[in-house]
Amino acid sequence: MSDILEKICAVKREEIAAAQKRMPLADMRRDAESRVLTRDFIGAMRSKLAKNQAAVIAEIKKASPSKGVIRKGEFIPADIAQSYAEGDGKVSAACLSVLTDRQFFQGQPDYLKQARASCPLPVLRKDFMVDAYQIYESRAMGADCVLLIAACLEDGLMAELEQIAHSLDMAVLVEVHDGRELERALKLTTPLVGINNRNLRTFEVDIQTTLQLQKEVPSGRILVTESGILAPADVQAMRAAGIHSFLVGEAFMRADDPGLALAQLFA
Ligand SMILES: O=C(O)c1ccccc1NCC(=O)[C@H](O)[C@H](O)COP(=O)(O)O
Repeated sequence: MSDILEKICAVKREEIAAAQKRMPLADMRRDAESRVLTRDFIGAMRSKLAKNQAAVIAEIKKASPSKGVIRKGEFIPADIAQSYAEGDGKVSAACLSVLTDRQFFQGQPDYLKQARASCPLPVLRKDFMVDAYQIYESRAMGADCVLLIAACLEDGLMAELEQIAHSLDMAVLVEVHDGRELERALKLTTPLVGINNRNLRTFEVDIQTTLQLQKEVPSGRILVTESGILAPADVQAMRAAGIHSFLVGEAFMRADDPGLALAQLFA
């Protein structure tokens, strides 16, 4: 595992230990299980794809380890979420991704709650899952989908976290960056497979990562290309290769109107 990932995952373990003192696992689990009615994340993606539209997971992200503060000035997750849900009236997001990590991304769980309350879109909790506690916590805060990063998880734990997410009616986006991780990720049952174009060891971004790995992804899965989609040429390169699902943050977060930026990028 890379230094930064090790550091992030170590911080996550500290946060979980502290959270469990405030709310023990049994109570968090009860809270999660009492939340009914998730929004259908995979259904929302499939619905866009069925209409030959791009299925865009639009990210709400204030800052990141590689870029520092990305969205300067006001940061109002509810407004950003609404803007993504509306787009330009024709082109809009399928789903949201909300960073909830405080230390490295300046996010917070309340951002997810505020974003979800302000629009009808299903929401991915974008954070670093290393323990079952966080899956229950994600559901308790309202998430409809969780991210499992293969680089952070060994096979047994990854499968266990997927099983817990599914038992809570949440979708799973499993994320990989290379062939070995992809092979491991395909042991999961989730149809949502993200290929991150960002190397989390070096922060180098190269959209060829998706284009080179895509042939290894079985046709029954929904391949989501993640990171570094900044310009219409990037979208065209993906769509020409038959990739129609995207996770995009920075390109929208730097725009005054994120939803309009989405509509322009995917026009
Ligand atoms: O973005 C980072 O610096 C980063 C560092 C370490 C782990 C994860 C990181 N980013 C998370 C993401 O994968 C992106 O937020 C997401 O794919 C959107 O990427 P972009 O469109 O390039 O903002």
